[in-house]
Amino acid sequence: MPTPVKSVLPVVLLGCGGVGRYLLRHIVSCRPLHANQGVAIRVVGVADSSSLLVAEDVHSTGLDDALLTQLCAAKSAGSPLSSLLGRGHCQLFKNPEARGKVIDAATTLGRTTGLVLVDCSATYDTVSLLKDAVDHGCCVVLANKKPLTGAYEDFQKLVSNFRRIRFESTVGAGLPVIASVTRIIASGDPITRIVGSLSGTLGYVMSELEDGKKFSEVVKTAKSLGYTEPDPRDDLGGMDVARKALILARLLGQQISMESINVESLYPSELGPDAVSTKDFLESGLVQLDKSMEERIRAASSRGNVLRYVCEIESAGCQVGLKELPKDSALGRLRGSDNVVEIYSRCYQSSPLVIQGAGAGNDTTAAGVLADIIDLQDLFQTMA
Ligand SMILES: NC(=O)C1=CN([C@@H]2O[C@H](COP(=O)(O)OP(=O)(O)OC[C@H]3O[C@@H](n4cnc5c(N)ncnc54)[C@H](OP(=O)(O)O)[C@@H]3O)[C@@H](O)[C@H]2O)C=CC1
Ligand SMILES: N[C@@H](CC=O)C(=O)O
Repeated sequence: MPTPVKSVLPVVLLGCGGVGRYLLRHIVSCRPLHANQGVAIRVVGVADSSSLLVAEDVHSTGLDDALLTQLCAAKSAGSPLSSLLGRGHCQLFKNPEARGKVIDAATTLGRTTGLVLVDCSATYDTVSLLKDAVDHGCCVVLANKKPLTGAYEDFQKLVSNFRRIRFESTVGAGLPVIASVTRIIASGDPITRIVGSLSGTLGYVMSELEDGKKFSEVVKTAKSLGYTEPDPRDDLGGMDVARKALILARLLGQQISMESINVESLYPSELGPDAVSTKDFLESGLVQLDKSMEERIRAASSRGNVLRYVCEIESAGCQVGLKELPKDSALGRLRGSDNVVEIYSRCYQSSPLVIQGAGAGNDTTAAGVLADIIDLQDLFQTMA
């Protein structure tokens, strides 16, 4: 006998790049698993930077799986969402109308069936949409760190109903870092320190450099493997790790902003986004850093050490930057895109809670986002 459907979760996805497309593929391929659990995800809309593709009647139907599969193929091939018009029961809205349509869906579905607004973009532009959605009683799931790392008031607003927001993938991709921190806090066990290697890109880059590869080459490979941010300077400049540190520090109750975090950049300001385009940085900027990075790695190695980009969060302050560490230390042993996080608290004082594993990549990140969506199912119960 088929399992009765207990929860239907309508979803609007913002962003169908590397992570967003993997999410859609996971949603489609997990249909039988979710059906067995009595859960169904109904994707009612998908937006990119210029338009929104939305089901004809968001109250009763979603975009069908054939269309979602075609959407992933079209976006992978660089075609716009508008190329999908006429292939299913859907409508297309271009910006700025698209934004209004997302709010319409949030308003009507927030009041009736509920809605999960999923942000897999990499922009600050979604913040006001997300805040509106929260006001309309919608749930929010984030892979995008930016909405939680802008103004402190925005962070407060988004997490104001903690039962309705999930953002596990913002720190450590699919690793259960946020969940672990949240559980420790909830138990009244004060967290005193979090230290770790929280960049899949920089972890990968540093361990590949130890094998004698060129900085410029390994950064490009990290990008092709889906580890980097859309502009890899977000990773190389430490900002992506600083955002993760800020999310964790704010979770611990620190009312701080990005300016309070000491951030070490691996590229000079002459190669920054204000001076050089991403394309030029990748094509001709990166090679300028090869020699100095090689020298830093060689100097550390001559002392039996390795370089790791380390994130430290304490009540006294937060800092992110390169550290020379013994090869056989927990961080020194890290290879590839793995992250490791050590959490110290009263209960985990001399023996910290350690979380380690793949910390970047479209597949694992999207899996974390999907698990977050499914985690909200109890708020979407359709039967007693
Ligand atoms: N890759 C990883 O390992 C991890 C990534 N993340 C986070 O996941 C997010 C997505 O990363 P990734 O998929 O690699 O990024 P991509 O650049 O591949 O995709 C970003 C998507 O967002 C869309 N977009 C841009 N602006 C808007 C907007 N205003 N509204 C709706 N959509 C918009 C883009 O549209 P268009 O297609 O038109 O350009 C694109 O489809 C990032 O925030 C990243 O930090 C988090 C953890 C790990
Ligand atoms: N660019 C990030 C992706 C996950 O947040 C990283 O390299 O860790």
